[in-house]
Amino acid sequence: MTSQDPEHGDQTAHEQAYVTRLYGRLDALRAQTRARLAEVSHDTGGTAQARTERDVAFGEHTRRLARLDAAENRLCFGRLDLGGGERRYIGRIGLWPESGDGDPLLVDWRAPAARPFYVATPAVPKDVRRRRHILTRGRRVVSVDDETLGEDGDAPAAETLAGEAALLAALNTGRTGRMPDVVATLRAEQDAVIRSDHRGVLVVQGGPGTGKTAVALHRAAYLLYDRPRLASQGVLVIGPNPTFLRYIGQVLPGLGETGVLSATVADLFPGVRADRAEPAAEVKGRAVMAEVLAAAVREYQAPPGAEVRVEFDTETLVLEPEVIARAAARARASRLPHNQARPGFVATLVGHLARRLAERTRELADRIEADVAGILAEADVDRAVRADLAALGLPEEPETPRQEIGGEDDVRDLRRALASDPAVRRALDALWPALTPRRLLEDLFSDPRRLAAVAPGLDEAERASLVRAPGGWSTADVPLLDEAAELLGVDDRAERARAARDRARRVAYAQGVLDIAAADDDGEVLTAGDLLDARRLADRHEESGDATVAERAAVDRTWTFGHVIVDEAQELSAMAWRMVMRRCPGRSMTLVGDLAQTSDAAGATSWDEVLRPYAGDRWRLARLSVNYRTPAEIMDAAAGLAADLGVEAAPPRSVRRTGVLPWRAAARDLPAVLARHAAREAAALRGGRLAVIVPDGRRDELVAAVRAAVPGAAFGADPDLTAPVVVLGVRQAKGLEFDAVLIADPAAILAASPRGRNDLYVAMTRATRRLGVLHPGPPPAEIADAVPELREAADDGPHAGGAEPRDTGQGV
Ligand SMILES: Nc1ncnc2c1ncn2[C@@H]1O[C@H](COP(=O)(O)OP(=O)(O)OP(=O)(O)O)[C@@H](O)[C@H]1O
Repeated sequence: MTSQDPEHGDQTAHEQAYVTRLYGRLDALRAQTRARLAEVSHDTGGTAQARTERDVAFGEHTRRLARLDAAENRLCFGRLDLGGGERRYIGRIGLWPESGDGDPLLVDWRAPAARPFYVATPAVPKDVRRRRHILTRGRRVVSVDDETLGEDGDAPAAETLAGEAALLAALNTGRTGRMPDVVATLRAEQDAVIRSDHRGVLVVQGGPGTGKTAVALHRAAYLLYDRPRLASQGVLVIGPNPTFLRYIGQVLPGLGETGVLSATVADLFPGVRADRAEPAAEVKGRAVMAEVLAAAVREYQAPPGAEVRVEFDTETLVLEPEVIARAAARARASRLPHNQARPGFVATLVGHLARRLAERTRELADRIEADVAGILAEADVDRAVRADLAALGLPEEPETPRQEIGGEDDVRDLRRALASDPAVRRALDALWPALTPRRLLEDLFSDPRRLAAVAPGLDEAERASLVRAPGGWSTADVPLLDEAAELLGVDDRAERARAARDRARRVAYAQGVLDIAAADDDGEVLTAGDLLDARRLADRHEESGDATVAERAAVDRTWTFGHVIVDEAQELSAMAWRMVMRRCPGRSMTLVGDLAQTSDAAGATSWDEVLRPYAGDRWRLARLSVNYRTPAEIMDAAAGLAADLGVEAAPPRSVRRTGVLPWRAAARDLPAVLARHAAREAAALRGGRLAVIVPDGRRDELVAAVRAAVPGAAFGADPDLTAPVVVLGVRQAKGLEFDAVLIADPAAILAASPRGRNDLYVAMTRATRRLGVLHPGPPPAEIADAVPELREAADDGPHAGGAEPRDTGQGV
């Protein structure tokens, strides 16, 4: 119930006074934190311990200031009036009176005391008499929206949305190209997922627009609040592409959490840039590739089957096949990764060669000794010497002990000499070479013979699809490189150092960009960046010891996170899951996705199939069932595409109707008609965002047409989503949303991939208000009846505004 009563003005003024007080407290805390930060920043020198303590304090104050800065926007958004007369204000952070005593001025939305704000209903009021949404702009209270709950309340019907006005206001706001947080209007079913105390894998399945991404990010913020140790272990958020990561990039900082690492699957192997096109992504994503790689490694360990000759000094030493086989079997029995088992293998064979050499030396020495003894015996030298000594009256000399030739000391010396001999090392290297993940994969994919030997589980065509010339990596290669690194046990210290340097350079570059941005700022809000000069900032990033958890984790392939969130989780291949699971051995994970939206041919069709190998049946499924993005008119038109995907992916119920139906129109000359519609939709935007979604195969041609009509339209591999109009390939649109969407050539989208239906479903569910579909040929059966045709022929020129079919349906 929105407060439309005469008291409404008073209530707004009342809340304004309180909100002003909260901002006063926030300002005081910021000033205090800035002063402390300035103190530690300017304090230099002292003992090593003092410097370490200062660094820790510096990190803490910086994070605190970032948190306080982030709370500026919509600091307070709600109030609860409870049974005993208690009143709680709910906001982004907790604030206490300066004295530190008494009740909080503001309750952090994540605290248990804030929970009734999200979950109290007329049926279960949880002691809440009144729930008030407070809408602010800047520091000004714009309106209040009250719901009365509890026994004497003016209770709304059970189906009515609690806090409806605040929610609908949020949903009806024009998009900006950046995802907002929804902390002020979280729904009860979302809150339950966010606060779930499940410690294992939590899967959140929900149709388009059900707030899965929002829930995942708010859960990350909640867990960091609820489990303080998590900050030092790190939280990883995996998203489908860099454009998406930028789209969601403000949500966590807006909630005061800056220490979370965001990455795509392609980013998870430090030092590799995955920008190569990949025709064999589906094959490379299959679980069988783990066996293929293991077999490829074993190939390098296989004994040659013939003797190996090793030149050493003036000798030619021979390693018999069975000797090599025994050494290899012993090394493999150690169960160490290939490179770590290698020293054992080398030591066994060097030892063998050393003993051989020592034996030879001993045999030679024995032979010489026997020969000399024979000659001496023949001449009976001993007797002659004894007679001479007796004649001279001298005693017989005691026999001096002989040094043992070819004994243990000799063996040790020989080992050393052999191990450092280049020819010996070369010979042993060939038998068990030191390998890098890159070399393993490059060797494998450039050699059809090797592939045939190690990948019997693939058919000939599949193997042929893997063959390629070395040079560059694709996203599908990244999990394979990671798997290879596990099998090989790579010493990747050098690689890590290089990646750390690269990252420091990028951070310095980003700082430069920030400086330029700051120059354009009105400069009213002093941020942490203002207190750091660029050199100090660069220095801080150069010293790895000073890097944040997220920075250290980003360059360390073996980092294990305290919690991992995967968005669009349905897109990960089996091989990608293996990699992600290695990053989270504790299996504290939140996976959000929608099986009806799987685009990737290697992606998932069943959560149980994906998770059983890692979590058995100890994973939990939560469902989100309400679509907040897509109006019912559009959702009804798209639902048929998801209809045969089974109950796990049933389409969600839309939270609102807008009265505007989606439309379709024939467009024989697609570029021309698309350009006209794009220009028209762009003109009607009034501050919102339009996406033109095109089949990948026609991207260049249609981008050119749209840009000719709307010159500023963004496009490309990583387009600027804050531009009013953006042209996207269908896969790029995943996870994003726009006020209006135009889809070009749905038949081509359907035909382009085995998951074409899912792609079209994703494209159709991106709009918050308007959807138009232009088809050059007959409309595909999937939308022919579901999407009404425009009354006028689109080919004949721009149609007049208001020509779309309209719906008179009321809200759901
Ligand atoms: N409780 C809420 N209050 C206000 N807006 C919400 C709420 N929940 C979701 N939304 C909005 O609904 C839209 C869809 O949310 P989100 O992108 O998280 O959905 P999704 O389930 O990840 O969608 P998809 O699978 O289609 O990518 C976003 O604009 C989000 O801000």
